[in-house]
Amino acid sequence: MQLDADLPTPLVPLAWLIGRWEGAGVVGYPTIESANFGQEVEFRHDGRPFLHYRSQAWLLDDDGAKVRPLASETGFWRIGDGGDLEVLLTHPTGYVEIYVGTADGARVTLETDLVARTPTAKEYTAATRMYGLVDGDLMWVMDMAAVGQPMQSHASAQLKRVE
Ligand code: HEM
Repeated sequence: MQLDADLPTPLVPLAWLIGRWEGAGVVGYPTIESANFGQEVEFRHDGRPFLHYRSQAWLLDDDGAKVRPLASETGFWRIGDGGDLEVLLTHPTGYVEIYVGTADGARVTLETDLVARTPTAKEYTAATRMYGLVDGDLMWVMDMAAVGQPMQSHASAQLKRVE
């Protein structure tokens, strides 16, 4: 990881996230077919005490080639004193959501505080996420409650730092 002389002090607990990440993961839910996906993630700062975040995923075929775009999301990770996090995300599938959580070492845990959806979006009401640094890789898992199903695993991935 490169040293960042401009890193705002409040962002120190999230410094391990900053940069670009690429890798692959698995998506599943009782109502859908499981699939492998590729993902690119970026966390950036502009000197203020929040991160600008974006993620793009693709469906992968058996050879690991990109088939079509899947989930994309973008938003802001705000950090307060003591590592309290407020994460705002927006999705082209018709959701905006706010997560609250904590950064504790190289581990972030988040749960939705609010989910709003457009009139045509599928029912989706809550999620939890965990991000962690494991042997230099960014690992994350997401559970969700949606389409009448209780909170359970939807997606997870392991990403390598590319910058
Ligand atoms: C990298 C992350 C994610 C990937 C790769 C992914 C992938 C998928 C795939 C492949 C499906 C099956 C239908 C389709 O092709 O669209 C699906 C369904 C769904 N996803 Fe995700 N998803 C991700 C994250 C999310 C997030 C963050 C949310 C909520 C904000 C979400 C909510 C849903 C819902 C509500 C469904 C519908 C389930 C159903 O119709 O039974 N997903 N997802």
